[in-house]
Amino acid sequence: MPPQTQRKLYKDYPNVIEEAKKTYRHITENIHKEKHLGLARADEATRCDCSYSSGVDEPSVACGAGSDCINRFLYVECNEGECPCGDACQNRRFKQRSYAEVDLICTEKKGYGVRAKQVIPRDGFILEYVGEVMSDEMAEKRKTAYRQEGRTHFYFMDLQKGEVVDATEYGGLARFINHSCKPNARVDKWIVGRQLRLGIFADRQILPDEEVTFDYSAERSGTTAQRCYCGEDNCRLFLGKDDSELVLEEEPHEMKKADRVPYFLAVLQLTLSKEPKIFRRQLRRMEICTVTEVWKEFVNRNGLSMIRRYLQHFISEGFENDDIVRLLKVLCRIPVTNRAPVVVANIERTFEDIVKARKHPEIRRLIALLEKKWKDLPQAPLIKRALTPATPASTPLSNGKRSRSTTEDIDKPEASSSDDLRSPKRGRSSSEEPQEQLKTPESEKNCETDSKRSPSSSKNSPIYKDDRNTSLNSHTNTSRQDSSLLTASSGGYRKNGHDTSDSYRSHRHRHDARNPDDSRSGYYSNPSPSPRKDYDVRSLHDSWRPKRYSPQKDDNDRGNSSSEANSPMKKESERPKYESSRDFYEGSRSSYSQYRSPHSSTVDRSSRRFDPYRRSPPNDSRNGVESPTKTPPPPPPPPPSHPSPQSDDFPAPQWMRNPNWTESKDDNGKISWVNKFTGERTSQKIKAMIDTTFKTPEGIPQGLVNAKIEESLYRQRQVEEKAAREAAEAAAAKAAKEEAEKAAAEEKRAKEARAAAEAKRIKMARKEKAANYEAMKSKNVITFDTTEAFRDEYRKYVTENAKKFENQLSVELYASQCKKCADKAVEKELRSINEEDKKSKRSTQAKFVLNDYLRRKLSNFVTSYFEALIAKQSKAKGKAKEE
Ligand SMILES: C[S@@+](CC[C@H](N)C(=O)[O-])C[C@H]1O[C@@H](n2cnc3c(N)ncnc32)[C@H](O)[C@@H]1O
Repeated sequence: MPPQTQRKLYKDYPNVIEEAKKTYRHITENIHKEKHLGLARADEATRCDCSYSSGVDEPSVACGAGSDCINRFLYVECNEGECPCGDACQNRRFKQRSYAEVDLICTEKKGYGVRAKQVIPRDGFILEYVGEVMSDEMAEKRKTAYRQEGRTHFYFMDLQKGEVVDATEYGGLARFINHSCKPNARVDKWIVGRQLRLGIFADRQILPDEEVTFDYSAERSGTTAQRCYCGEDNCRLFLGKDDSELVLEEEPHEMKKADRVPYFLAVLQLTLSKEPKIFRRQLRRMEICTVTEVWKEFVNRNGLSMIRRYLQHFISEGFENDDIVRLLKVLCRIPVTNRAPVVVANIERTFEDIVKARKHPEIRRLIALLEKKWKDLPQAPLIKRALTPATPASTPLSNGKRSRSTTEDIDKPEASSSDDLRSPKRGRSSSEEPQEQLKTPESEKNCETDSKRSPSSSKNSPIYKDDRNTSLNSHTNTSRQDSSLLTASSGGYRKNGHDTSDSYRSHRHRHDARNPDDSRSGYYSNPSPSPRKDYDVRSLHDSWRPKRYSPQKDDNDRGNSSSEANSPMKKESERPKYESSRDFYEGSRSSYSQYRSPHSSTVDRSSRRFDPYRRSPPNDSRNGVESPTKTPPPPPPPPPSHPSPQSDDFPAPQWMRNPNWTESKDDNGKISWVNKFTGERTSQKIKAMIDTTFKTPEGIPQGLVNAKIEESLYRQRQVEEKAAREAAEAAAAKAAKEEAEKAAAEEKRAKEARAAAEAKRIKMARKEKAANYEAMKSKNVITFDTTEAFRDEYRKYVTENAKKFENQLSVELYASQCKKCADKAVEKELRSINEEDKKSKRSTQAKFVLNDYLRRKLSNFVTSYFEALIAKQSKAKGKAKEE
């Protein structure tokens, strides 16, 4: 439990419950829009095994928090009348509305909120979240309508798959519970009767005057991303589910500026094979993009190669034909004006693979169209490599220790540039390098021509120049990456027909690093406001995405452009080289895993860790690029211009660093670095250095990419852990349920056996009773002859009425031992004899089976009966005589 001092108490806020209640209609139970909605899909309550003796047991024994109540354990409420604990049952909190005492307050930024008015123990039931239960479709329609109405607060909560509780119009007090990234309550789903219901339960002890909050991310149905004002230190900045989903629901904006292209490509690269949803969004952006400048930039930045990778991925990953068709249609729209980018991307080779793999007619038609369109494009001429010496200003690390020109950086083997690393002849002088051999007089001439041009104007992009042949050669060490693209790529392409897009990239990266004024990178030239404070795939690349801020960074950090000039980031020789997006991603992963266990000595980290000096093994064997050696060469010593990895005066501006790493001081004042997602801790700043020094092929600081990767891995891990936890919980619940079912079945069997034994016993008892009775009967049978009892009268009477009583009626009466019953039976029997007599006018002879008492009793009856009878007869006779 966190110390109480850390908890914010809303003591002085007035209770606004009456005011708030005017904003909706208060209900106490869910309203089901359709009959079938809100029904639990699991079994209902079984009779639990709890037992409770009032005055003897603790009250909680009666299905309370401490009990072993199987229903409670399974989040099922006990049914009234079934629970063995009867009225004492404590597992009927929804039914009995056993809510905690709360009231409402008006918060500063979140609207109304719920405030506890009592101590609520951990796991205590606070409120039920009631509202209208509806299908997803209906909820979606409502969301759209609410958005259009301009509502700011949303009240949707997922109930179960395809069903949502909407508390907007109808609801309870729980609808006012706000979100927090560090909540004190949670939402649990309970089965009550046949229904599924949502309850808010305390996740920890809640004090009076604390605001009750839960985490919307798990429970609430998405609307649009809303800024979170929970104010917690771990605040995720937005409400609701993973905001990627929220944002992705909307139509993306058209990309209108060429300087967004690097971000755009970086997203594609990062998400290849990882996040198809984001890819489809990017695809959509490509589909709607109509700005020629953007497409030019896309092609210049080897976007075709990126498309090739996606196409390859689609074939191998068994994607829908539809994705391929869409991508091919985008390709058809891309304004390619010469073959260089097509060849560099080696995309036609991929077309062959697609045609082999997919028989889809539209795919084939589009590919044929593209092949035809690109076949006749002008060829790009060879361009020599730029060797113009760099001015000191152009080298970011010109601190005297290591002031090499960019060209030296490119050519000098020790510099570990990507070309050097790639070349089997590592260590050769620049004049020996293959690219140098591609020099032609024409390309040299063009190079001279182009060196006079403006270095970064996109109009000078060689591919789009009308004067293509000359512009293609534009290249100096200060020229922008577009030119280097063609320098490297056309060289590779002409030389051996291989895909040289990687070498192209390597060159381009160097340019990225060397050109602090390259406005397109967005990270070097203009740290404020364009550099984002935190790196997120979406925020980095897409202008539509709401900007996130990182609390660790401040404006000073952000604007620290002066330190950029000396930033080791600009040293390209340490920058990681990636052969493909996969390498790129995994390289980053490695760097992540390197820091997972920085102190582990048992792991051979050299094989796993991200090594910025490492030569990336080419992995696209189809492109014919083979790795010259299987094992990468040992890393060259770190450049002297860098601060020592252990040094604490790391000069990189804060905003460039991986924002996940924050500084913390131990008791001795020693500074260490802690990763907020991975929890790793390191006293060295090499991590931050690597992060800030290296850039991805698209010119994004590696640290920021790592940050995103760490974050996504962290989130992925969280999801996996949650899934594992849920699976374990589900398994435990299942096992418990099975156990309970087994126990119930056993109980049922035992009950049946007991019932059968009881039935047998009763049968035996009856049999015995019957036998006893027979015995008793044989002992007690007497024949009570009425003629004997009242011989004279009877004879007389019979003689007088001989005709009437000619038939003898014999009645056998069995009477029990019970006096009352016997009286009744005898009475009844006599009555019926009387009736019979009246009806048939027959003589009566009663035969009785009697005990002593009845014998006496009956004789009295019979006597009185016959007396009455005779009296009646004689009276009737007298009357007749008189007449
Ligand atoms: C279920 S309602 C909560 C009650 C709401 N505050 C009201 O006044 O009705 C959810 C809405 O409250 C607001 N909200 C809740 N938690 C928030 C938070 N941490 N930061 C910002 N807004 C929040 C959002 O507008 C959200 O859509």
